[in-house]
Amino acid sequence: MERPAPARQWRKALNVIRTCYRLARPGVLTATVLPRRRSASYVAIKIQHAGDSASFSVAADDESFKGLVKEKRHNSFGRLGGGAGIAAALASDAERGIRGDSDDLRRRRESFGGNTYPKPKPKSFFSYLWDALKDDLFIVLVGFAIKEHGWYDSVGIFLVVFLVATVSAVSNHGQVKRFDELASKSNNTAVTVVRAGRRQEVSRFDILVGDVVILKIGDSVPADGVFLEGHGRLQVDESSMTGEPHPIEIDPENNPFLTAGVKIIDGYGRMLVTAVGTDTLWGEMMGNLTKEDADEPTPLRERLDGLTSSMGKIRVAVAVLAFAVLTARHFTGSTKDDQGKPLFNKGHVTFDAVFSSLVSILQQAVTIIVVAIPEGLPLAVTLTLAFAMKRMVKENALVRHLSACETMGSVTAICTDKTGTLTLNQMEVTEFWVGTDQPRGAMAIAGSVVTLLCQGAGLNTTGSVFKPDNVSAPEITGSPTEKALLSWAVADLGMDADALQRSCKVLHVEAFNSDKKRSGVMIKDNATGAVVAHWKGAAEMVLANCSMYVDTDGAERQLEGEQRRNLEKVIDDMAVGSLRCIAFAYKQVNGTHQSKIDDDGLTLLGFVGLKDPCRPEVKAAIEACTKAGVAVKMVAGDNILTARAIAMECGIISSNDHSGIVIEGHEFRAMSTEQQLEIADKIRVMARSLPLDKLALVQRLKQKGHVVAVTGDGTNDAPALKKANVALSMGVQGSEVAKESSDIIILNDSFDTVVTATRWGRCVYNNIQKFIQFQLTVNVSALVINFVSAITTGKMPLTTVQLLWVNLIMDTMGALALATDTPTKALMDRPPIGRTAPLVSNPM
Ligand SMILES: Nc1ncnc2c1ncn2[C@@H]1O[C@H](COP(=O)(O)OP(=O)(O)OP(=O)(O)O)[C@@H](O)[C@H]1O
Ligand SMILES: [Ca+2]
Repeated sequence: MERPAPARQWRKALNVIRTCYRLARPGVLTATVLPRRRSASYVAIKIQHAGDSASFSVAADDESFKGLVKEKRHNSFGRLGGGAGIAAALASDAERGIRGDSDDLRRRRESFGGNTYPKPKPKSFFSYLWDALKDDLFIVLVGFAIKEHGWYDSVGIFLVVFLVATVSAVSNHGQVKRFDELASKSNNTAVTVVRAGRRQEVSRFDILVGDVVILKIGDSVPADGVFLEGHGRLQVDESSMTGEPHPIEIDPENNPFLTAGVKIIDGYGRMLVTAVGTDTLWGEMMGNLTKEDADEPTPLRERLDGLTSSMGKIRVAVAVLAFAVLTARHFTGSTKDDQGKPLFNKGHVTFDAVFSSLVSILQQAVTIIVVAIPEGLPLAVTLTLAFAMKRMVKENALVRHLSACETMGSVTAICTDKTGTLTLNQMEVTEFWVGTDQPRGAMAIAGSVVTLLCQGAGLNTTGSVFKPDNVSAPEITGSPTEKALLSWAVADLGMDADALQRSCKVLHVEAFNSDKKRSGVMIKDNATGAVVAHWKGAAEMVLANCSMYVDTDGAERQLEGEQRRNLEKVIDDMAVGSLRCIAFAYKQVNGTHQSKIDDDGLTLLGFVGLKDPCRPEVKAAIEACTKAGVAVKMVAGDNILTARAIAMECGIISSNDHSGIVIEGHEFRAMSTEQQLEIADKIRVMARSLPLDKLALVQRLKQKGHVVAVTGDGTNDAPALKKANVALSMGVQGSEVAKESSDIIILNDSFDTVVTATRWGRCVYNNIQKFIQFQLTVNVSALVINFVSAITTGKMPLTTVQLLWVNLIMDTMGALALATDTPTKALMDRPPIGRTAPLVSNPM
C-alpha cells in the first residue's frame, strides 16, 4: 500500500479537527440538517469533501430524513437542498458516488444499516412431522380399534404411520429449505453503482445509504432514494408497492422519490440511496411476509388428486360390497372356523354375539379402505419434483414455480429470443461504413465526422468508459451492444470519454427500448454553444429518417433515390452476413427549449456492423427439439436478413425447407386473427418484432392447442412471458421484470438449457407414471386377494398391519427409488405428451 503524502495527512487531520469543532458547536447539527435558509445549508455542505465519509451531516433517525422517501416529504427534500444537497449530507457525490473503501462502507453500514431484512422464521421439522402425522390420524385410529392379534397390531400400525410421516416430513422440510436457497439466489441480483467514479456491479444486498445507483429499463429499484439526473425521463411502475396501475413519471424536482421494489418501465438515470433494509417500505413488507407454502398444487398434482379420488370411490364401493357379503355369509352360518364349524351359532342369538360379529366384519371391510389409500402418491410427486428441481439448478435451470417442471414436459412449441439465447451476446464491431465507403480507421475520415461519431457513440449511451489511470486499458460497462460500440469508438476512433464528457452538456435523453429500437440525446457544445441531436439505432429505421448523409471527406450530400438504394444495400449486405447493423445520425438543432428530440431530416453519419456469433451448442439443441417434436420459433428484434442468417446458422430454418415462414413483425400485426391462426404454426422466424407481436404469436399458438414455452430477457417480454404456459427468463442479461414474470430462470442464458428443462419435464412425468403403475400393481393385487377370499371363505388372508406395511413402506421406498430416475435419451426421441393425455394409459 502506498503511504499517504505528509501534506495529505495534515490536511486530513485538519479536516477531522474542523469537523469535530463544527459538531461540538451547539445548534450546528440542526443548522446543517434543517437549514432555515438555502444558502446556509449550502455553505455547511460545501465544507465537506465529496465522498469523504468523515461524518454524515444527517443521521438515520433524524426526523426530517427518516421518512423522506417513504412518506414522500417534499418539504424535507427542499430543505435538505434537493438531490445534490442530500448527496453532500450523506458524504456522497451525484457524479462520483461514495468513496467505497472498506472503511467508508463499514461506517455507512454502522450508521444506516445494510440492505437486508430479517427472514421470517422457518417452520421447524416437528411441525412438518405433525402435518404428515395428522393426515394419517385416521389410519392410526383404525389401528387402535383393530386388535386381531393383540396390542402389536396397534403398535405396528403406529410404527408404519410414524415411519412414513418421518420420510415425508424430511422430504417436505428439505424441499422448503431448497426453495429458500433458490429464492435467495434469484433475489440476490446485481445492481450497478458508481463508487469513486467507477461503475461496478454489487449485490442488491450490499447497497448502502449514499450509494449512487444506475437505473435502466427493467430494473427494480433496490432501496429507497431520490432521482438525481435531470435530462432524461424515468417512468416507474409502482403497482407492486402501492397498487397504482398507471406508470408514474419521476422527475428531479416535483416527484423525485423512488421507493424500493418499484420497476423502471422506461428511461435511464441515477438515484441516490437514502434508506435501506427495514427502513424502507419494501424491507418492512418482506420482513413481515409469512412464508408462502412451497407445496403449491401443480397441474399434475391436481390430476393425481382426481385419480386418488376415483380410487377412493372404488375402494368404498368394494368395502361396502365386502361388508354386505361378509355379513350375509356370517349370519347364514356359511363362514366356518378351522374345525369346519360355523362361526355364528344360530341357536344362541344374543345381542353381544351379533354386535361383536358386526364389529369384526366392519374391521375387515375397513381394511380394504385402508389398503387402497394411495399413501405414496403425493410423496412420489413431491420427491420427483424436488429431485428434478435440484438437478435442474445444477444444469443451469432455476425453477421458480414447481408446476413449470411438469409443464415443460408437455411443451410443443418454444418461442425463443435471438440475442443472448441463440447467440453468445459478445458483440464486436467488425464493419464500419461512412456513406458507401469502408474507411480504414479514423485517419481516413474528416476530423469533423470523427468528432460527431464520437459524440454519437460516447454520449448517446447507457454504457460508460472509466479510465483508472493513463496506463491501464479503460473499463467499459453497459449492455453488450453499448459495450461493443464504446470499445470500437475508443479503439478505432480514438475517443477520449472524459474529454468528451467535459466538452458537452447533455440536455435531453431518450433511452433505448425494444419498441423504438433506437436511442437519442440532445447535447450542447460547451465551447461553441451549438446544440446537436444524436440518434443511433436499427439501421434501416434510422436511415428512413435521414435526408442527408456525410462522406468520408466530411461533405454533406443529399440522400436521393440512387444513393439511398446504395446505402440500403450496404445494410442488407451486412445483415445477410448475420451482422447486427446500427446507424448513427445527427442534426443541428436551433434553440434548447424543445421537450422532444428532433428525429426527422437527420444526417446519416455512418453504419457499424456488429458480429454476435452463434452459441456452439445451439445447433445440436435445436436438432434435439425437432426430433422431440417441439417446434422452435425465433422472435427477434433484429433486421429480417440478420435474423434469417442466424436462424440458418443454428438450424431453425434450412435451405431446402420451403414450408417455414420468415415474417416481419409489422406484417404479422397487420393480419386478421384468422390469418394469424393460419400461419402461426408455420412461422419459423419473426424479425423486427415488437414485444406485442411476440404476445400475439404466443396467443395464436395456444389457441391452436400448443403448449408454449417463451424465453425472454426484456421488460417488454413480460406480457408474452405471463401468457406463456412456461416462461423462461435469462439469468445473466435478463431484466428484473422478466425474471419476476418467469417460471424458470436460465442461469447461463443458453438455449441448450431450455432443452435440458424440457428433458427434465418429460422425466418428471415419466417417473410419476412409472410410480402409478407400480402402485396400482401392488394395491390392486392386495385388494383382489382380500376381496375374493372374503367372498369365498368369509376371511381375509392379509391382515390390516400386513396390508399397511405393503401399502406404506413399499410405496415410500418405491417412491424414493422411482423419483430419482434421471432422464434418458429415449425421452427426447418421442413426441411430447399432451397435457390431457390420461395418466393411466392403455398399455399401462
Ligand atoms: N443500445 C442500443 N442503442 C441503439 N439501438 C440498439 C441498441 N441495442 C439494440 N439496438 C437496435 O435495436 C434492435 C433490436 O432491439 P431489441 O431489443 O428489439 O432486440 P434484442 O432483444 O436486442 O435482439 P433479438 O431480438 O435479436 O434478441 C437491434 O437490431 C439494433 O438495431
Ligand atoms: Ca430480445
